[in-house]
Amino acid sequence: MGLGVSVGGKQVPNALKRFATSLATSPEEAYVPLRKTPELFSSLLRDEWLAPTLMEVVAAAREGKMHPGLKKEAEGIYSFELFTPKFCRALLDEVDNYFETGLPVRRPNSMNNYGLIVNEIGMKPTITELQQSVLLPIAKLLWPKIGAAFHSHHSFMVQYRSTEDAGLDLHTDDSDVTFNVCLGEEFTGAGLTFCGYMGAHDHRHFSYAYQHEKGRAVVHLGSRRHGADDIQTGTRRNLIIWNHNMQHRQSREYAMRMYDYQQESGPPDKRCLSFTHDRDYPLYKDYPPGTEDNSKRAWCPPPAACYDTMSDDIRNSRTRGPVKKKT
Ligand SMILES: O=C(O)CCC(=O)C(=O)O
Ligand SMILES: [Fe+2]
Repeated sequence: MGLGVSVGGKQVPNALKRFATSLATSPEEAYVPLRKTPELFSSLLRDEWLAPTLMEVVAAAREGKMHPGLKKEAEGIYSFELFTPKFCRALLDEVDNYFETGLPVRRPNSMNNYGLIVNEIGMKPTITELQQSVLLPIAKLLWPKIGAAFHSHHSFMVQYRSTEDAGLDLHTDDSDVTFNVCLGEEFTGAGLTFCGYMGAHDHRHFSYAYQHEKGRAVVHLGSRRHGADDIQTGTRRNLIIWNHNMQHRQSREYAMRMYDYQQESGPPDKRCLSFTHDRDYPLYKDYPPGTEDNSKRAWCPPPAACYDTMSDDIRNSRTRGPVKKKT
């Protein structure tokens, strides 16, 4: 960083930045005077930022209808145009501007070293507005029970580069319904691999390969196993919105999900294996360098859910106990 940070194209001296920061009680507050595009913090519902077909998709969803703009990619996986390229650029520039300030950055989860929780830079209210007016009607149409209401969200940006985090191991989200929108930039590789639902007999069987497109959101249940394939070239950055439905989380179905775990119907597909979660990973693949210790914390499949041909060594190996989702 040089003499100061750029705010709205103007240089703000470090002394001013230090002064604002000293008055603030949180990084979010300290960032208020340093914002690059203040509109991102007042409302995202602007014509120049929303894809032209979005409001038609939402209006149809409110009437219980599937608009052609809402594409079924595969069972339980849908996509639609959400943001314009202009919005994608504005959000990426905002995140970069935040990084430049040197204010503290909390990473979105244990598996991600370069992203940022956008709720924590002040975007929580505008994402809540987007959630309630755009995402919720779509989720309600697709999953009438799990998507019936959203009470909170965890929203963050993920970033992949071949020299940094190249991909993301297979996992489920601590989310009831996940919206994942690609902000760019240019890249090859970095697709999204989908497998089955946690606790289903085909949890670790391949189901779909999704290719991200700038501005387009893919939506799925958090309980669906998925992971980001390694990026080959360029940078991919996505905005991820994990939506929580507290009524669903208090339901009997949710409480019973680990007891209702089905036996796996056969060995896993290699592309659905997780080096973080799977006890049988080393039977099929070598651990990526530095991740060998994961075997101690792996839990999947739980002993009662092992496929018939699972070796006794692995079947009887210790698990780390109850299943925890990615945090
Ligand atoms: O990079 C992606 O598209 C997926 C990211 C993801 O699944 C997550 O952060 O939970
Ligand atoms: Fe995820």
